[in-house]
Amino acid sequence: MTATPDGMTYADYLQLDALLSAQKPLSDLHDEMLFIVIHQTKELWMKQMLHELRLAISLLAEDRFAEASKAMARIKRIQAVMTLSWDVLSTLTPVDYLKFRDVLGTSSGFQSAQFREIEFRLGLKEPNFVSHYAEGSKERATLERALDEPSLREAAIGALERAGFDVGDRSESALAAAWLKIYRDADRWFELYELAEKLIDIDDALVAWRHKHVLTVERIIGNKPGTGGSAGAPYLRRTLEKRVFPELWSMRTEL
Ligand code: HEM
Ligand SMILES: N[C@@H](CC(=O)c1ccccc1NC=O)C(=O)O
Repeated sequence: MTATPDGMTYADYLQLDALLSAQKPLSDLHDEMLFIVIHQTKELWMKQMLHELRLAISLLAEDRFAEASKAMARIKRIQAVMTLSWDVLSTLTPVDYLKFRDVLGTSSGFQSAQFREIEFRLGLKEPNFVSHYAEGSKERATLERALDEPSLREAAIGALERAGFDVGDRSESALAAAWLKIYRDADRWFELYELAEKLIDIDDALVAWRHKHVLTVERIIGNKPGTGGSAGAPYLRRTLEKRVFPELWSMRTEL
């Protein structure tokens, strides 16, 4: 335990001076503050998500299902809050956004290293994204570590194997066959069955977040290209196809 400094206040403990002096609009337009605050709160929630994700992965590696489940339940609730917060941003009208969009230059959510780290740590490992960060930068080092370390997906496959399931070549069809056995005898394999439902909760919530993002983007900038250089909404719509656990989705057809 660390000692509490004498007379420590609320503002000291929460470092509010640093936190509340980090909102610096570049324009003098009222709505830019909302844009900054929404992004900063999402980065904070992503920080907490990564904290829980690392815990869930390490617990799963030791077959500590109940404890891992608690962390995954928290992740799902954080994702729900993040998805709901699009409704606050949707109050930004296209007219008001376009008044300050130019101050953003080529910066974009595409460059959010925490978002990419979440994708990697869930199991969506796309090494190409690492090249967007400067060599020697801390973001690049963090993402490289996330690529190397076991993801939630890999940890779940490990748990399946330890329980005696044949995961074959780890392809979607081999994994779907293993999960199918578990779902068909859910009482016998209750821990793994419950794990699978927690995993699909997180996958579901990630797609829901992406979906609200595309809708908000369409509502605010239509099909304009993005500041990050992509096609904009058409690019984002394609990311809705990404699934961390495609086998958990496809096995439902066979059940
Ligand atoms: C006015 C509001 C917003 C607009 C118009 C918008 C637009 C876009 C566009 C067009 C892209 C594609 C990349 C590009 O070419 O720029 C993108 C990517 C992205 N945005 Fe937003 N965005 C908005 C708000 C947000 C917020 C609040 C977040 C939350 C942190 C966010 C996170 C992201 C992420 C993580 C990506 C990368 C997605 C991926 O590659 O799968 N965006 N955004
Ligand atoms: N990509 C957005 C700009 C944008 O939304 C943005 C800009 C700077 C920091 C974060 C952003 N959020 C998500 O992409 C656009 O094309 O208008």
